[in-house]
Amino acid sequence: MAKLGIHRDFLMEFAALEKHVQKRVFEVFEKFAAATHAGLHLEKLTRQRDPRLRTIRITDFWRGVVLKPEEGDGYLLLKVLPHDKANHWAERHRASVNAASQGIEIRNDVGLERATSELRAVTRQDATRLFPEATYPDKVLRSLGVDVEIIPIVRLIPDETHLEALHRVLPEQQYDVLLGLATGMSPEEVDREVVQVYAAAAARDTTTAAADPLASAMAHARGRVALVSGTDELREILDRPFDAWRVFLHPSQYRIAYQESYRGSAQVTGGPGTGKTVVALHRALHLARRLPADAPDGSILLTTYTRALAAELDRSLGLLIPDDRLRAKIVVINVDALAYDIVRSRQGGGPVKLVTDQKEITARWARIARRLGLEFADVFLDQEWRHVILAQDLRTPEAYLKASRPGRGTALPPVRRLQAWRAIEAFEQQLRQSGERTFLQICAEAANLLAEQDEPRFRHVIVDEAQDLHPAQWRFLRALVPEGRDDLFIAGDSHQRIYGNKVSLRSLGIAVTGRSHRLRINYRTTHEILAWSSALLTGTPVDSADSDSSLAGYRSTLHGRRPAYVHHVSRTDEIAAAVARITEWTAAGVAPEDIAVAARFIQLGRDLGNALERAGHATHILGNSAPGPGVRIATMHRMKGLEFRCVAVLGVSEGMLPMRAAITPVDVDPQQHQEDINTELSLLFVACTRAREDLLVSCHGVPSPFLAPVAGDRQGPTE
Ligand SMILES: Nc1ncnc2c1ncn2[C@@H]1O[C@H](COP(=O)(O)OP(=O)(O)OP(=O)(O)O)[C@@H](O)[C@H]1O
Repeated sequence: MAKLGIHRDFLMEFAALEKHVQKRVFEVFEKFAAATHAGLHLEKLTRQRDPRLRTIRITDFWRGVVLKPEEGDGYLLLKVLPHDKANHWAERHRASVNAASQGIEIRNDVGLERATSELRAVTRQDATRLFPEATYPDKVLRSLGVDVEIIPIVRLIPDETHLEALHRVLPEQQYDVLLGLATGMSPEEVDREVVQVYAAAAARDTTTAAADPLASAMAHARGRVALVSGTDELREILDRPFDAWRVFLHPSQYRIAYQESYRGSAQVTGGPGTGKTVVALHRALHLARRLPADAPDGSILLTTYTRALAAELDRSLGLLIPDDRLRAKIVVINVDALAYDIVRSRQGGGPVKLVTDQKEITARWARIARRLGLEFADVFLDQEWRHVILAQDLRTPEAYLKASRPGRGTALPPVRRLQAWRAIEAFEQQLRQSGERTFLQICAEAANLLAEQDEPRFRHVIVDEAQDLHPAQWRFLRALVPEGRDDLFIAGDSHQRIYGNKVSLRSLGIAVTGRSHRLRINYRTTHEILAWSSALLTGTPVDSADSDSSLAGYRSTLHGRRPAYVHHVSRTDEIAAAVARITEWTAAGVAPEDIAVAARFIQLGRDLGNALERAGHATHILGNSAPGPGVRIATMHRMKGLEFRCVAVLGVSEGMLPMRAAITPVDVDPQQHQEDINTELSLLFVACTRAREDLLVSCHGVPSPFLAPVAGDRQGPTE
């Protein structure tokens, strides 16, 4: 049977085609997959650089570009474009094999020639160079797979901005190598982090050794080429072209997800949109495939912080694993819900009474402090309970007296500790008497139950959005799986911590040293949105951050409009302007479900929703139920883990963000005060980085201090 490969670009272009054209594409390429390619008419072009590139008719208007290596019966589907563009593309490009990784590379020869002469014209002889020969001799570059044709252009590049401009024409792996060097990695690091990663991902796919390097290299390009085993698989891939993440993992993602086995717990970190969730899903698939034949259903747990995120993981897992039998090996449920189920079944299945209202909890602390005549602020006691007592599972006053209190900003001498302990005892006793528990107590209780039973529930546990979990939740997770190979796989990003839980995994018996990997390529957000949002976090004005595509090591391959930051005099003006912008988005063809509005308080979202409805837009407030049609409206917290083509973040005004009530007064605990501010800032960062293509951030009255780093961008009246 013919070997058929699909290039990632092909799938992207296919996704944008009308349905009837997609159908034709499938019919044409089905013949390759079914090995009936004999009758296919592959056309050669007259002026092409690479005779192995052919085009094929799809309709009168559309043509495909196919790479046909000279040897073997492999075909690689590279592009699907309008007739003239397809020919033009095929004339300008060439396939080659990377000397260092043996992976296939598609290069734009004409683009490279043009870029070389442009660079010669704009850069003076004596200008500084990013890759001077004295620092990076040819030999070093060649050993990293930068080939002799590319080296002359590399020598001309003056700075990172120009390097980034070459992204479209340079072969991808060579670009990644150069970017690594430009961002300060040593050649040895680049070899380890880039070249070996590409090479390792490629090596696994080697099925046959062919004499023609290109024929075997076709199988050596994971992340860009997917090999198809037959018509069914072709259909399976083409049926969901938007979900390219199922098929094309970047080598750096693949290496983490499909590492055969880790000696213990492993971790994947990375900025927003780098594919941590994608990697966690693929890890689940990998571990499910590796289970022994007699492993029962539900042997693997895939879990996360909230119920809504778990529902999203469940949906994605269904897309990744169509095989029901394999899918059944994995349970998807959020941490609290699983702990609740365990405690509940221990109680004989009856409901467990929960206290979840934070206001009510704080009021109880206040009453207790008053009753006992203790001079503690209600929030102080609540935080002491959560961040010290529950975090360290302290059960006696003696243990509390001895405990260190990391993260707490006020000293508590023994007398004061004993006073605090009295309040804590009274609080817990009150809960016991009314038969109530908080979710953290449920997790602690579930962990204890599991320890008593000494019977771990799962073989493997995979945790997404891990940065938000509390130590009590970690202890529960630890107890769910026996310590050993591939026990816990943890995905998270500390910059997106929005629930104020800071954890030392090691102190909880979870060691990931030597098994922690960082992802750096953002697949979701444009460079402009990422740069702008990162400026908020780092406090570096956006213009100085902008020229640096690495942004503390992260980069985005996508480009688009710079985010709009608009300041309004009144709330009414702000709402009217947001309605106008959302109307523009829908008029430009963005589906309402691909637009989201985020606000710190849902009331502002509701008011905007009403204004949108009056303007004729359907809206839907995101909650726990399955979403209906319309523009999505949500709190910033609810935006976590989601993504949309266009996002409007509203009400970024002083007093609203940071939200006053969420900030511990500085005199109660200065350290907690700062932590709370950081958490609110992360919340804004999370909301902004949900946008794939366009971002609007607005405020009314006095802007939030968080917007200071982007003040130069502000549109609208100044105070
Ligand atoms: N290899 C890939 N190919 C195509 N798309 C990808 C790939 N990896 C990730 N994506 C896409 O990028 C987007 C972000 O991925 P994902 O949600 O896994 O990132 P994340 O790191 O978990 O993000 P966040 O931390 O912001 O929630 C998704 O749309 C995902 O489908």
